[in-house]
Amino acid sequence: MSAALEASRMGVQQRPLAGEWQAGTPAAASRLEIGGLTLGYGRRIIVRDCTLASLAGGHITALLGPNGAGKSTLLRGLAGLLPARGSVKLNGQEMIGRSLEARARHITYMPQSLPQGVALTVMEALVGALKASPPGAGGLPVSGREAAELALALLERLGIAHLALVGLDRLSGGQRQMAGLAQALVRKPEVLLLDEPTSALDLRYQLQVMRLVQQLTREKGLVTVVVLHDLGLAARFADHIVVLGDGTICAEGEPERTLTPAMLAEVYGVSARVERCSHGHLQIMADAPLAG
Ligand SMILES: Nc1ncnc2c1ncn2[C@@H]1O[C@H](COP(=O)(O)OP(=O)(O)OP(=O)(O)O)[C@@H](O)[C@H]1O
Repeated sequence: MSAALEASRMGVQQRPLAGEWQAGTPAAASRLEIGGLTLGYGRRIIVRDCTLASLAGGHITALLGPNGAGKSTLLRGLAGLLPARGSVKLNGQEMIGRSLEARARHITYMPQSLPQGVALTVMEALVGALKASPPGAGGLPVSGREAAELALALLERLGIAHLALVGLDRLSGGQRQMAGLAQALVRKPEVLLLDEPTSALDLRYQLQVMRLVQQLTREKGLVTVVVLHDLGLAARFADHIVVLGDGTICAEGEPERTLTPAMLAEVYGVSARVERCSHGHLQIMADAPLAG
């Protein structure tokens, strides 16, 4: 059965998608302030005294750094999945100490991989997520029909409507990543936290996903934080770069000022060149690991 047919069976109007996930008027931008955030696992501190004065809505921050630097841990802390000391304020409201459920109304988090063994289709997972946590801050409950409409419109926009009726356990790695992104976006967060959203995607989908994340960030005024290992994608799509090394912030600022051979040598331990291509995009070429 096609997604469209199934959608109509579920009572979804087959009108042109003028719905929530079409391009629209920019929404009011949010603001996230992180002060002295310290967190880890049990007694082991991983991220120490992380302060980011102001992450503005409508902008993408790329969180970079070597393996084990603490990037995923920091995202989990922002999502409220780990106990933390310090402050995380969204539009002036303290998030630390709030319940996971209360935080999830404002902040959504896409982990590196979706949990295995979930016997739901992509559409069922999205509808379930929407009904459990209606979109947006203080959103009203949505009916099954509204949830199905929203979910289908989002899948269309992501270019994966053809996967609507496929079981999550039958998806390829890249398709699972796209389904995970849909689950993060469907609740219409104010803060969008994405952990390596493009690591399993082919070249076309990498660009498509980053472009869509950029469009939605601008349109909806989202504070978007994306962990990336691909520095070229970070240079191209991020407005702001934060480099984490061994649990502390080593560098922060605009891509051009932050992605420098000196930073790449110090934090990643490689000799590298940073040049502009004929299209004006920054290109990072790692030449060799540095000794020691
Ligand atoms: N669930 C956990 N329990 C205990 N320690 C953990 C857990 N998850 C991660 N760590 C430790 O925290 C440190 C930072 O891990 P984290 O996954 O945050 O790094 P990362 O920068 O995201 O790395 P990568 O780029 O490899 O994904 C590592 O030393 C790791 O072993």
